[in-house]
Amino acid sequence: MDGDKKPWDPSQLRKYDLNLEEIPRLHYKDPKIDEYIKENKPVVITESNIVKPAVQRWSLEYLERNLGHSGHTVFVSRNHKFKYYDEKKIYNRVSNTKGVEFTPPTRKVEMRIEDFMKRVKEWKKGDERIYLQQSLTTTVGNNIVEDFVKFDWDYVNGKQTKHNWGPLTSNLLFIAMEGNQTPCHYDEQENFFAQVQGYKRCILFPPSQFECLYPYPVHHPHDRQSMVDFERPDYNKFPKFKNVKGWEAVVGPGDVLYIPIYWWHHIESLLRGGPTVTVNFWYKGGPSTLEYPLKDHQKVSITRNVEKMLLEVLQDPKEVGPLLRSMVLGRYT
Ligand SMILES: C[C@@H](CC(=O)O)C(=O)C(=O)O
Ligand SMILES: [Zn+2]
Repeated sequence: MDGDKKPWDPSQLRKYDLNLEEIPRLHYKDPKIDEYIKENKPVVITESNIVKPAVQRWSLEYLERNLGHSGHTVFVSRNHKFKYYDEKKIYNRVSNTKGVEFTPPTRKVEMRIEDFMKRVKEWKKGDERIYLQQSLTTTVGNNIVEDFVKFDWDYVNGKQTKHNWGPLTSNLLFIAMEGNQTPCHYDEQENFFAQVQGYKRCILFPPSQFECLYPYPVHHPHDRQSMVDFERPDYNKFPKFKNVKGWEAVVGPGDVLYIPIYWWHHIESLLRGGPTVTVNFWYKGGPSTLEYPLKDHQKVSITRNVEKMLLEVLQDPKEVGPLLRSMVLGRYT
């Protein structure tokens, strides 16, 4: 690519009214990468060999031939949004009642890879969208396993050790249709988000923006997801969303975005960009020593524990809000 010639066009990005800065892009040998990771800040790692065998070989045809013929986990949506929900929270075991009235926005099915690929190829406007999200385990074909073992594990293991992360919990494979969107949420894991085919726009916000992003209550099936619809924000319900300040990067084949634990991220495959392939590396967070001042993500973790404890004691989710309000309003405000 010459100079600034980008392999994608701004018209391929959905329009949001957001104040965004660019996430830095650093060559994988640049020692400044460790400074960003140490400070829990996102950075795009470029030119690495982390998933190089996949970038070289994992075309849709190759994946169809080699991903293995057992069923793969595929989400189906009536629109372009694939908002995650925790099935276990739809029925609230604690209060032994229906925790919340909840209509899942997507459904999860098992699909053979050839059926998935056929539906992607034959998709037309108005059809349901699909999104393959599958853990890379031994059920995949031998060629995929061979490519997987040739990932640059020395590099990622080196970062895991240097930054005292917990164990690698999973590598998920994502095959998305162009325009598919994973709405804004955070995960409780460190994430090396390795882009393999196609381009994805990643919009990130630090944990300190918790108040601007209005996460669902912890007991809600959409726990960890933002309640704000970025395409039609309700500023009456979510006034602080106006003040949100984020970071963004469009990642392409070979780019690896470090998404720090508890950082919010909204991710979408570019419009008219064709299907995309991503592999993520999720690590448990490191040991959380309480050093003061506390880090923002530690405060988020504390709020989660307070909500969980209150629900455990009160049993009924509908009582948590009123108790918190009686504790805070007029006293801590
Ligand atoms: C699923 C992924 C977003 C996407 O690629 O659609 C994500 O949220 C993560 O890797 O934590
Ligand atoms: Zn995520």
